[in-house]
Order: sequence, then structure tokens, then C-alpha cells
Amino acid sequence: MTLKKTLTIAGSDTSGGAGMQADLKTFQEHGTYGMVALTVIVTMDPNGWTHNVTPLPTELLQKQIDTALSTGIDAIKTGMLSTEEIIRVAGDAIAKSGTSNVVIDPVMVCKGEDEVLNPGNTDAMIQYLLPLAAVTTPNLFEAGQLAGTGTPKTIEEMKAAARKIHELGAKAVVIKGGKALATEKATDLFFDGEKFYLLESEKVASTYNHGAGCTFAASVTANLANGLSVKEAVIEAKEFVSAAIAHGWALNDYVGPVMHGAKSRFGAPEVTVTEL
Ligand SMILES: Nc1ncnc2c1ncn2[C@@H]1O[C@H](COP(=O)(O)OP(=O)(O)O)[C@@H](O)[C@H]1O
Ligand SMILES: Cc1ncc(COP(=O)(O)O)c(C=O)c1O
Ligand SMILES: [Mg+2]
Repeated sequence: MTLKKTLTIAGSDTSGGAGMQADLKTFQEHGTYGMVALTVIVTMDPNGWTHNVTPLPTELLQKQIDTALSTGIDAIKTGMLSTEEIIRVAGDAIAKSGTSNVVIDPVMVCKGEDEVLNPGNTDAMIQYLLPLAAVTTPNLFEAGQLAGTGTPKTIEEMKAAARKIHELGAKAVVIKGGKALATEKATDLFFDGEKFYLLESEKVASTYNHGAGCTFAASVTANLANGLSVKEAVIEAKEFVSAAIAHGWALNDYVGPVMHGAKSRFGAPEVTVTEL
């Protein structure tokens, strides 16, 4: 039996909830074969859990990407790419590979951390990554940075940002309203380049959602590898991450990761899809 091959170009979250750890667990849950090209290693201060981001040399990243791509990859996801050079190396390699199932998760900040990764990265993401995206999955802050509109606060502002990001080259856009948007439900906006849809699930009253964004984007990636359409892929990803958040748990006093395997064990909360 052969498996669909999924590659994440992402950072290591040593605490295991986000980053390539989330991606591999999520790929496994979706029945795909996961591979990693590691960009950075994130460690946490045991007293206070401040994050520390250490980039790896780009020559080493290039070798990892070459290794993975030589096997014939069905879908690629990008996660934390902390420098402009890493973004360029990743973008050039994806472009050369000719892979069309590309999910760009434009990670700029870790939840719970105030510090934004190198702000110059936004321009590099726009130049090297967005034009490759079958779908990109910014949270509200990231959408505002990419679109140049400032952080959207309403569905109308999310629509304007999604249009802008689509114009920058992403074929489809999901803006994750998540917990931050002042709506009753956990609301994401999906723009397929023509139509807008709201994806909604119950908002979980919990702070145990570390890794939610990575888990969502990795689900989309695995779904594309498995042959789903972009719309089907994002709807299933919303179910998958909603279940993972509903079963989030306390790793220690500082962080609560999602439970990546929750959907297959406990089922998923209902997701409603409304065309706008
Ligand atoms: N408290 C919550 N309850 C339900 N869904 C949530 C909650 N927080 C985030 N989500 C969902 O998790 C996914 C990831 O969103 P978000 O946490 O905003 O991303 P990121 O981790 O990149 O900041 C989205 O589908 C969002 O709607
Ligand atoms: C390596 C890495 N990638 C990505 C993220 C972003 O995680 P989230 O899914 O919560 O947006 C983090 C956050 O800690 C991280 O450490
Ligand atoms: Mg994120």
C-alpha cells in the first residue's frame, strides 16, 4: 500500500502542540505520510515559558527540502519561517517543485507571545509565498499584516482583507476569526476567489488552544493530498480543529495544547457553512 506524501516546512515546537509536531500528528490522523524540513527550533524557558526561536542554517534547510521533494510530494505546508532568507529558500524550492497543493500558513506570532517575528518577513511572504498558495490560512493579525489593512474586526473587514490577499496571488484564503473575533461562534471566512463562505463552530471557552492554527493548516494540506477540493479540505479541517480544541488540555501551568487526535476518538462538533 502506498500513502499520500505530505511535507511540512516548519519549525519545531519543543512543547509538542504546534509547529511540525502538530503537523506530523495531524498528517498521521489523516492517513498521510508526513515529512519535515525543519526551519527553526522553538524552546521555552521552564520558568515563565517565554519562547526562544533559533533558526537553522539555510543550507541545511535546502538539503532537507531537496531530500523530501525527491520522493515526490503530494502536498506541502509552510509554517514558521522566521527570517526573510528562510522564506525565500522555501518559496524558491516550492516553486521549482511544481507542486500545486500548497498551503501557506503565514505564521507571524505565537499565541500568548506578544513579540511578532521579524516584521520584514511580511514583504518576503508576499513576494515568495502567497503566489504559490492553493490556500493561505492567516489569523486576524496576520491577515491584516498581509493585506496592509490593519487587523480586521468585522466580517466585512475580513472580506476586504481576503480580497486583497487573493489579489496578491493566493488562489484561496481562509481568515481565522477564532476566539479573537467578537462573534458568538468561532467564525472563519473562506474565500475561494469568487465566493465567500462563513465556517462556524461552537466557541470553546478554554485557553487550551495552543497549536490550533498549525493543526488547521496541516489538516487542509493532508486533505488536499488525499484528493479533496479546497472547499472540502477547509471544511473538514475546521471539524478536525474544533474537535482538537474541544479536547484541549493542560500540559503544565503555562500551556494547553489541542488534542490532535480528538476527532477520530470523540467525533467532531458541528460545523456550519454559509455562503455570503
Ligand atoms: N476557542 C475556540 N473555540 C473554537 N474554535 C476556535 C477557538 N479558538 C480558535 N478556534 C479555531 O481554531 C482555528 C485556528 O484559529 P486560531 O487559533 O485563530 O489560529 P492561530 O493559532 O493561527 O492564531 C480556527 O478554525 C479557529 O476558528
Ligand atoms: C514552531 C512553531 N510554529 C508555529 C507556531 C504557531 O502556533 P499556532 O498553531 O498556535 O498558531 C508556534 C507557536 O508556538 C511554534 O512554536
Ligand atoms: Mg498560527
